[in-house]
Order: sequence, then C-alpha cells, then structure tokens
Amino acid sequence: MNTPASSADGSRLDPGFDLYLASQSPRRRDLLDSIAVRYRLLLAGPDEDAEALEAVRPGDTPAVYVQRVARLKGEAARQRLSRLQAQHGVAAWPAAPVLAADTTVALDGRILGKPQDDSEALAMLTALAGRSHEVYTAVWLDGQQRLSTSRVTWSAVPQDALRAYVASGEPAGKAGAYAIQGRAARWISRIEGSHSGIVGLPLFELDQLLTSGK
Ligand SMILES: Cc1cn([C@H]2C[C@H](O)[C@@H](COP(=O)(O)OP(=O)(O)OP(=O)(O)O)O2)c(=O)[nH]c1=O
Repeated sequence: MNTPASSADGSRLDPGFDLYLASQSPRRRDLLDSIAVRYRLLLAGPDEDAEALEAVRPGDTPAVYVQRVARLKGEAARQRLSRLQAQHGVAAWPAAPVLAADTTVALDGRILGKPQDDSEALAMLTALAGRSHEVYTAVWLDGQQRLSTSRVTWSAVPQDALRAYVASGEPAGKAGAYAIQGRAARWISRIEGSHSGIVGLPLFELDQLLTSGK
C-alpha cells in the first residue's frame, strides 16, 4: 500500500511533529513545548461527550480512576484519528503516536475532580489547606501507560485568601481547584514526586513511553 506517511522503502516519513496531543489543556501544551516535543492537536469534536469519560464509578480508587480516564481519552482519540484519515487521507492526517493524560487530586483517598462552581472550589481548597494530599496523573501513549503519583503539602491558608483565590478564576477547570504553576504556589510548602505530573503531564514518564517505543 502506498501511504504518504511512508517512504518508498517502507520507513516512516517525518510528518513534521512527534505525536498527536489529545488534550485541550494549555498546561500540557506548555509542558511538551518545554521539552521540545512537537505535537499536533487532535481534539474532541462537539459530538463527543468528554465529560462522560470522566465519570467516577463506584469502587474507583484514584489510581484506577485516573488510568481508566486517560485510556478512554486515548482510545477515543485514536478512533478520531482513524475517522479523520478515512475522510481526509493520511497525507492530511499522517500516522503518529497519540498522547492523552488525566490528572486527579485525592484527599484521604477521596477523588477531587474539577470544581463545578465557586462554592465547590472553596470547599475543596478549605479541605486541602493545612494538609497533604496526592496528585495522580496517568499518561497514555498508543496503548502504553505510566502513572505518576505525587504528594503535595499545603500550609494553613486564611479563608479570605482562599475566597480571593476562587474569585481570581484560577481554580476553574483544575483538578482539586488549584494550580501549582499559578498563584497557589505560595501556599505549597512541600512536594514529593513530579512537578510536571502535578501540573498535568509527567515528563519523565512521558519520556519513558516515547523511548520504549523506539
Ligand atoms: C493539581 C493541578 C491540576 N491542574 C490541571 C491539569 C489538568 O489540565 C486539570 C485536570 O483536568 P484533566 O481532566 O486531567 O485535563 P483537562 O480537562 O484540562 O484536559 P484534557 O482532558 O483535554 O486533556 O487540572 C493544573 O493545571 N495544576 C495543578 O496544580
């Protein structure tokens, strides 16, 4: 078969990027940029229910949950790529690995996802302040997975400061209602694990996946 993504001797041509990134998270894009991994976005269409993939099921531990969600995101993206290749051809959508990830925060084993509104964000932040919690990020690359687990310790934070933080808008769309790469950094006294994993894409584990496929 003659595919534009292959040379005459069958070896794969460089499509101009290293992988498809199946994520709308700007943090994941920034992290890939930081290690010079070239990506092309492969985003869910309006017909795909991204929220349904993230539903917590009875009995889920945070580790089981986050790995399932990363896998479901990755598998949905692979199907999306196949559809795009069938519609537009492999010249437009060349073969390349597909990357997906999911991040969740867990306090005493309880999953804290993205806050639905400001009051839920404040409740999450109030629970996290003055304590340690875990951040799990699962990274999925073409059917292979790695899990990054980190422990994050928050100092005690006055309620009015947490309220002001919620009002800043930063907690929206973030697991656990905070961003270690943002204003919340001033309250984090200690991390054990992976800073990039807490932000949303563990770069050591990603590199292991990228190099194990070579
Ligand atoms: C704990 C923490 C989370 N986060 C973010 C990373 C993720 O973007 C988000 C968790 O949501 P995810 O569902 O993992 O990702 P997403 O919905 O942003 O993007 P997509 O599903 O398209 O890949 O929380 C931070 O940016 N900083 C932090 O310190």
